[in-house]
Amino acid sequence: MGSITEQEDDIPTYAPSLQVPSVQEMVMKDPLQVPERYIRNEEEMQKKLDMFHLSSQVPIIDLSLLSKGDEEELVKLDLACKEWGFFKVVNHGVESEVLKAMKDATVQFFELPLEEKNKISMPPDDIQGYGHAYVVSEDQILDWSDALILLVYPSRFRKLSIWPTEPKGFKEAIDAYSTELKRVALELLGSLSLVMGMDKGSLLELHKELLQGIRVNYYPPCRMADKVLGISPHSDTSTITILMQDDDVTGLEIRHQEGWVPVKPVPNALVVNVGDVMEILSNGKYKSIEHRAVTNERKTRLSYATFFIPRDEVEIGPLDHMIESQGSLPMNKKVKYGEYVRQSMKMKHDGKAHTQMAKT
Ligand SMILES: O=C(O)CCC(=O)C(=O)O
Ligand SMILES: [Fe+2]
Repeated sequence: MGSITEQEDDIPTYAPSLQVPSVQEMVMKDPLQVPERYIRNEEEMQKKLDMFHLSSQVPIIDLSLLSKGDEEELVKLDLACKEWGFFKVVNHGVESEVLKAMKDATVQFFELPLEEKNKISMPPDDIQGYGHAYVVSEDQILDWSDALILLVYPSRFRKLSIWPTEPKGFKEAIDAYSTELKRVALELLGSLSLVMGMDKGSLLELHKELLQGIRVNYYPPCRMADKVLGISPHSDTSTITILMQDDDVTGLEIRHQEGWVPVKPVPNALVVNVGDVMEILSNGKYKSIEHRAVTNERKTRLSYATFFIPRDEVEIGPLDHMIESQGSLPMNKKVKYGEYVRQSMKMKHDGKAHTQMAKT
């Protein structure tokens, strides 16, 4: 566990976000109150576009088969990234104790008094810490959630001054969970390189160094669940994202065939999605799909999103062989990843609006 004590060193900062109240605190004080600034109109909720019946069709990928180079599983992976942009991963080899320790410690953290959590609140110029990201205007409609965001790898980028000291063992749980997820991500990047017709190590190499950040989302129950969103529709600016969700509450919904398909939790499975970087590199063959989280009338839900991203100076653009193999024109221009991600964070979550800046 030596990495937990490493020094802080040139840790990147990302973007400012306006301070807004803790939703958890608001609900605790008055569970019936839902302030105006959280309420969305019917059109935005797009309830009519619920496609519950497609939920069971979200692809399931077996990581143990992928790591053996199983051809059939690689074909399934390729199809999942093309047609859904999302899939569930089973047989990933992460011990259920590691997942549970992360969940238990996180729940205990959010149960601490607000003053305690605020000891590691996000500074005005960055998104690491406890608070809210992507709040850029006093007028924007707010998400019904609070977050804890930390950069976890490379370990020299850990801002240990804001790593939670309470509850005891939380840091170790984050470390163990993140180390396991890194292994899963490396395996996935290897397989993705293969289905893109490259050497197994190509995608990783392209990142110069793989950065890994975690965002825990805490969604308190909402008495007007049909009028608020836990997280606004967006696509992730990552290469890939790996999500762990609570077993007993469904909240994640993904865009598919113009509607919203709920991704039901499968105990111990992880959910993976293609991020903007993969979409750009593959020249649109793989889709960085819009998703959102809805809230529950009675239950709190937590989700744990781990983002894998390249270094700031890496130029991302469509790979030549991906353009050629599809016989298409480049859909994106080359951009520095650091600029892409920071530009995106200057905007509120608004579907795929942030991807425009890199379009040809
Ligand atoms: O809560 C979820 O299921 C989705 C979270 C998410 O999309 C994110 O943190 O980027
Ligand atoms: Fe997301």
